[in-house]
Formats: sequence, structure tokens, C-alpha cells
Amino acid sequence: MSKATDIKVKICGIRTPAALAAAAEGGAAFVGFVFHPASPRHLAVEEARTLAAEAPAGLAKVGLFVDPDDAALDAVLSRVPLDILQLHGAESPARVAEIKARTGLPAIKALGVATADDLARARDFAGVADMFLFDAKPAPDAAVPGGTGLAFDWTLLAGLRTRTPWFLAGGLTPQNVAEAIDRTGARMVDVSSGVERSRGLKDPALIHAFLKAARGARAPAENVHGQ
Ligand SMILES: O=C(O)c1ccccc1N[C@@H]1O[C@H](COP(=O)(O)O)[C@@H](O)[C@H]1O
Repeated sequence: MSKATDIKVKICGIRTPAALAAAAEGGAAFVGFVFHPASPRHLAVEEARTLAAEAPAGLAKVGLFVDPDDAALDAVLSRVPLDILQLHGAESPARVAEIKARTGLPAIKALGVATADDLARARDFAGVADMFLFDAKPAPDAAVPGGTGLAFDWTLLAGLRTRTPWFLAGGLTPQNVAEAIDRTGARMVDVSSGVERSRGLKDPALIHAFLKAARGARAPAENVHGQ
């Protein structure tokens, strides 16, 4: 069994200094800033710049984008010192590689999971994505492709074959995160809706509760299966 402190947590959709402070004080490893206008967590570039300046050293700042074009990436990165990009759209492996080369930043590739075939798509990104984030698959007509508070069938992760580090996301809460870690072997977890008091509004007390629950969970020592 791994130590509780081995679990890394990303609090996504940070929009206020209070939420940022709660994430930092509670021991989050990553915070996510959403750059997707359809999302209730969308940040304008200058809002993100102000928040990023308040993030303590060692707290990785992740920029979440959905199928960004180069202009969208440049507009943010010219003003906001991000550490990692999260690509949460239908980006191809070639586009992920292109974005990494252009920005010089590592990339988390988010994959929507509803079936074993969805999970198998991770193979296509081997050697390209630095990390994966497995989230519930959005409905084809969904207005926003994530941050819905919906979970997927965690038993699908038993079929995962990857050496790329991965996050479990989708519908996690302070109440279920320890069970999720225990059942999936996740070493990294990501949450948005589950630490909000209303859609898009983070609750510092829920952020603290989530971090405490995640860090108190016990994950298997290894979550890497096969090649
Ligand atoms: O958070 C959003 O608004 C969002 C918008 C577009 C794509 C992804 C988004 N969020 C990501 O989805 C996961 C899971 O969310 P939840 O915990 O189920 O609400 C979230 O952590 C973000 O990485």
C-alpha cells in the first residue's frame, strides 16, 4: 500500500482567491484554470493572471482548454504563467504533440470514458500525452464536455494498460473520493463540481474536506498494468 500522502489532488475550476487559498493550504498538487467560454468556471485572461500570481511555488497551475487553436493558446500563455495544459476536447495525438511543441508545456490529455473502447484510446496517445485524465464521457450534445459532476463505471479501469500517469475524474466528492481511490488504484484525482456549493462556485470548506478525504485514502502501491 502507498502512503496516504502519495495521492495527488487537482482542484479544477478555481475562480476566486479563497478557493485558491483553500487548495494551497489543504495540500493540493495542482489547480485548474478553465479557459472555455461555455463553462461556468471560465476565466478571462486577466482574472487568471491575477490568480496565478497568488499561487504559491510548488502548486502546479493547469490551464484547461477544449480544442484550442493557436491564437487561443497564445492569448492565454502570453499573460498567464501556466505549468501544464489540460486538453479536454477531441484533440488528436498529432494536435497534442503540436501544442506541446509550440508551447513547450507538458500536456494532460482528457479522455471521456463510457466503455472499454474509450479507455483503449489511451494507446493512441502513448508517448505524446504526459498524463491522462479519465472523466465521464459527455453526451454528444453536451453544452460543456466536462465538469458535469457525473461519474463513469470505475470497474472499466481494471482493463487499463498504460505506463502514463493518470488522474481519475468525474463526479468525485469528499464523500466518495476515498472509495474511488481504493477501488481504482488512482494515484491522482481531479474534482470540480464536488467541491462547489452551487454550479461554478467553489466552497473552501468542501475543498478542505475533499483534500483531507483523498489524502487519507489508501491506494494500491502500483496502478500501472502491462505496457
Ligand atoms: O470544469 C469545467 O467547467 C469543464 C469544462 C470543460 C471541460 C472540462 C471541465 N472540467 C473537467 O471535468 C472534470 C470533472 O468534473 P466534475 O468533478 O465531474 O465536475 C474536472 O475536474 C475538470 O478537469
